[in-house]
Amino acid sequence: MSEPRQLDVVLGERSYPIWIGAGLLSDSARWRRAIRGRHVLIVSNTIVAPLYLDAVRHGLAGLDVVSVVLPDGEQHKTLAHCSVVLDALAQQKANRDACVIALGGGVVGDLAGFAAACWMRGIDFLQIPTTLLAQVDSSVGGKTGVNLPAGKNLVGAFHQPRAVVIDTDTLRSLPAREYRSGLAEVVKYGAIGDADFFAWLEQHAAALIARDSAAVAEAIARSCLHKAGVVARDEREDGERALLNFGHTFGHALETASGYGQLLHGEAVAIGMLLAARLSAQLGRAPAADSERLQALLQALRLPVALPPGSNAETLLRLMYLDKKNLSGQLRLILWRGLGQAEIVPDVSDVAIRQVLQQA
Ligand SMILES: NC(=O)c1ccc[n+]([C@@H]2O[C@H](COP(=O)([O-])OP(=O)(O)OC[C@H]3O[C@@H](n4cnc5c(N)ncnc54)[C@H](O)[C@@H]3O)[C@@H](O)[C@H]2O)c1
Ligand SMILES: O=C(O)C(=O)C[C@@H](O)[C@H](O)[C@H](O)COP(=O)(O)O
Ligand SMILES: [Zn+2]
Repeated sequence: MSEPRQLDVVLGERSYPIWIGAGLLSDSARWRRAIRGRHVLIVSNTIVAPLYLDAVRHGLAGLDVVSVVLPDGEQHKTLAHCSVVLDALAQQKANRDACVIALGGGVVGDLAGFAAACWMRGIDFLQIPTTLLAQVDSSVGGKTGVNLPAGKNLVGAFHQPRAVVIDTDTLRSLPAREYRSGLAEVVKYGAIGDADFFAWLEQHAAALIARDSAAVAEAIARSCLHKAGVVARDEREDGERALLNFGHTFGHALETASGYGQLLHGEAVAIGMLLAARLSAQLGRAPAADSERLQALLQALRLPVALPPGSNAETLLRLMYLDKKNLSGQLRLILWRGLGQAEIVPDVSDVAIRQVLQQA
């Protein structure tokens, strides 16, 4: 195994490493050091546990290790399943120096991280992300939480992990649709703040679709570097971090409208980014040619670019009013001035939003 790449999320005493490399699951000597106490609770799901739980448990020999295997899917990212994890910590008699390990995609990571934030008002947790989306986005930055039927991630906490262990070998078992969903969040980093990276993605779209290992490793590292920088500058989303929500006001509304079952998160974000780009053009804030470039890249990466059949503009608009970025009942959208230049825009009219939704 070659030496992994290390990036750091710099947050003073709560700074932590992100290790990226092939075969890291079996390099437990490296990541086990992040665990301070005796009690370890691994949270995974019915798909990931049979694939990788043994490897992780093997690295924890000598500790008191318990695992919770949740049902698979976004519809299970609920308070009820968070409660299952908390009950398991209680049964384990986990102390304040216990560590929760999130082994899985973003659903497991968000939920397990939130349980760690709640147990005894906050214990350590370690992210071992096994989807591309979780490796490039959700495992980094400490946004944890669960959904309510009313909306995405409406209950949660900022709680940073102790370390992020990205074993790129785990992507080998990831279904193609899930892999492509992760690429949407990769595109987001280029779209919001790095036109050079966007151009690199355009040039490497075929390699990424073919899962060329060098291209995938580069995309993961550049994404994590971008996210780590934003989180270090604005951990709690008082400003710049909101730009990471490009496409998400529309995207979360789409996910909620479908009951968290129809579109994957990255697919909803892909459609949402395009809607945000088109809305920016319609408002005269950005060149329409940049929306077309975004659409072409998303299509090259085989991501959806149109609303699912049966989508209702009024329902989506209503759901957008529960977005966490809104203030005093007013929408705050992330729009752009063009490639690499996202911005927070507070005063977009419902009429303009309806128009972009009805044309999609
Ligand atoms: N906290 C954040 O900053 C943040 C950022 C982006 C997304 N999210 C959240 O992340 C979630 C989406 O994450 P996701 O796309 O990873 O979805 P997911 O966790 O549902 O995983 C996708 C699917 O892949 C399976 N899977 C996971 N790893 C696998 C592997 N190696 N091999 C085979 N199958 C595997 C899962 O069981 C699931 O069926 C959403 O809830 C979203 O809101 C959070
Ligand atoms: O880390 C962030 O900040 C993000 O916004 C990353 C998003 O990709 C992610 O989907 C996040 O969970 C959305 O956060 P939310 O605050 O809109 O729920
Ligand atoms: Zn996202």
